[in-house]
Amino acid sequence: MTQDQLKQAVAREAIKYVVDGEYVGVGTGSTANFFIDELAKIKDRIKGAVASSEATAARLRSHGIDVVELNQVAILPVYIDGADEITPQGAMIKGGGAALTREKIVASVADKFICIADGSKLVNVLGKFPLPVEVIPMAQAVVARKLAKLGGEPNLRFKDGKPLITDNGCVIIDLVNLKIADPVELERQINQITGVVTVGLFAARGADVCLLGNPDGVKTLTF
Ligand SMILES: O=C(CO)[C@H](O)[C@H](O)COP(=O)(O)O
Repeated sequence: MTQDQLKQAVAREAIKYVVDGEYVGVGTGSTANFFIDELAKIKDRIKGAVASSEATAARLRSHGIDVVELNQVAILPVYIDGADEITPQGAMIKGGGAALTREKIVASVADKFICIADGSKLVNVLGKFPLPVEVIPMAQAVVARKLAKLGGEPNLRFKDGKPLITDNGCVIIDLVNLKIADPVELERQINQITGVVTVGLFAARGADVCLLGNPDGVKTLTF
């Protein structure tokens, strides 16, 4: 099976977690895109969706799914999204698609975070994937110096030869060469740095369920 087929399999499985007559929170990235395509098939069963990025909102709308602002929603039974890495305890690195802040906000409202990922994303220790940190542009240099003191190497993320600008008008610093022994503590420490908007560690509030796509089927991890 190809990686895309594994992503499609978990996206299909995730439909089982969508609650009829309610809104669904939708993540960002290639796996989330497969989920959106599946969601389109049952769009008449849901009230609509809350998107974690402009790209996701556009894809949802292209399928005729109603997209509402998070501010209009009080109850969100599930948030469904991919991950760049996930541990057997449900802690994740997210933000490879630069949508970490809105992802964390929408996830914080949801009763359940359902992570959908192909099996290659499961790791015992987080940190092989660069850890994204969204930063207010004027604080980029000072935040980078402080992040370096935590042990990683900070790299400003570029796109098309220019610093990548997020949906929130911020920049991303990717921390490489970091072995994350204690994800909850590192999330706390990075959150303390003035100028940091969001760190792509989802550990204090990790996934509740992970649907992991493997060639022999979809494995469900519950945390
Ligand atoms: O956090 C994310 C975007 O900000 C994505 O969920 C993460 O990068 C995984 O993406 P993909 O499903 O394409 O592997």
